[in-house]
Amino acid sequence: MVDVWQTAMDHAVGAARRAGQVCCSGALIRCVDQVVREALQDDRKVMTKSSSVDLVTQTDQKVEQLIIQSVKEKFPTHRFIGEESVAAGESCVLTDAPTWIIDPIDGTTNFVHAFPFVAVSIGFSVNKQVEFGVVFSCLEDKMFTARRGKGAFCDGEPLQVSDQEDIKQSIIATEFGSSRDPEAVDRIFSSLRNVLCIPVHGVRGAGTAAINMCLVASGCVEAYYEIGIHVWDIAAGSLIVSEAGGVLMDVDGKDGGPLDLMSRRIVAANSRTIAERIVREIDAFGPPRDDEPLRR
Ligand SMILES: O=P(O)(O)O[C@H]1[C@H](O)[C@@H](O)[C@H](O)[C@@H](O)[C@@H]1O
Ligand SMILES: [Mg+2]
Ligand SMILES: [Mg+2]
Repeated sequence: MVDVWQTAMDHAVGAARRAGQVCCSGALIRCVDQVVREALQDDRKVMTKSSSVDLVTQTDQKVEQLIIQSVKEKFPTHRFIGEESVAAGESCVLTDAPTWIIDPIDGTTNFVHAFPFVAVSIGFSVNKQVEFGVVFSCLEDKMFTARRGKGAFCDGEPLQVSDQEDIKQSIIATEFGSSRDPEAVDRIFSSLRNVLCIPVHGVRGAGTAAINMCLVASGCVEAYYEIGIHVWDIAAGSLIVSEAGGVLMDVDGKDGGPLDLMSRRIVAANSRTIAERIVREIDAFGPPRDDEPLRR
């Protein structure tokens, strides 16, 4: 049978690697070279989006345009949902059409502060189902990939989630997100307190949703949850987790409900037992959906 999306996936891997080189040369320069750092004053200009801590740089915008242009040349009929294009006013609606869902720099705050976890994330959906996901963790130089039904890989090596079923023997990843609304922060802290006091062995966060999900897929942490993320943060990572044997859910009711890429809420875990326990412990508030027209 013809593997219709393999060419698109090969293109995504190449685009992610090229994009990662652009981000990471910037990030490494920030770490090591004060002189170049000053010379790059313009490139380092940090702007804000939905809040004063929701950061964006010219590199985010440049990398997204590089990826979109290269895809358009090869697949002119495909659609896009790109983080920085949506910030610039493009619509954020997932249709049945082949759609590239792009986070040019996942972990922009890390990037700005030279905290060394930054990823390029490219998901590709058809009929609203993710067909492949590519996450390039550029400072670690690790390429995570997954095709629906064909497994998940890191640099070509198969990935498998942890087999730990006891949440008390687990590490859970999460993030605080970019809202500083005191009510939302209280809810995030109350969830965090509940999870920590299960008790779990530890709580971690890499500062990028995509890498947190690759950590679940690699078996380094048992689960990752977050409320407030966007479709571009999780499209690629969600397939990498499920193809590594993990489970994905929303945070509704007792069993979470099926993952909804637009709901801005996710639990990604090694097992249903651990995912459902997290759902029971967290405060399931609902930020405005990604496809809600008046969210900005
Ligand atoms: O760096 P971003 O692409 O903006 O993604 C971030 C997101 O903004 C933040 O809310 C999450 O907590 C992080 O995990 C994302 O990766
Ligand atoms: Mg992101
Ligand atoms: Mg981003």
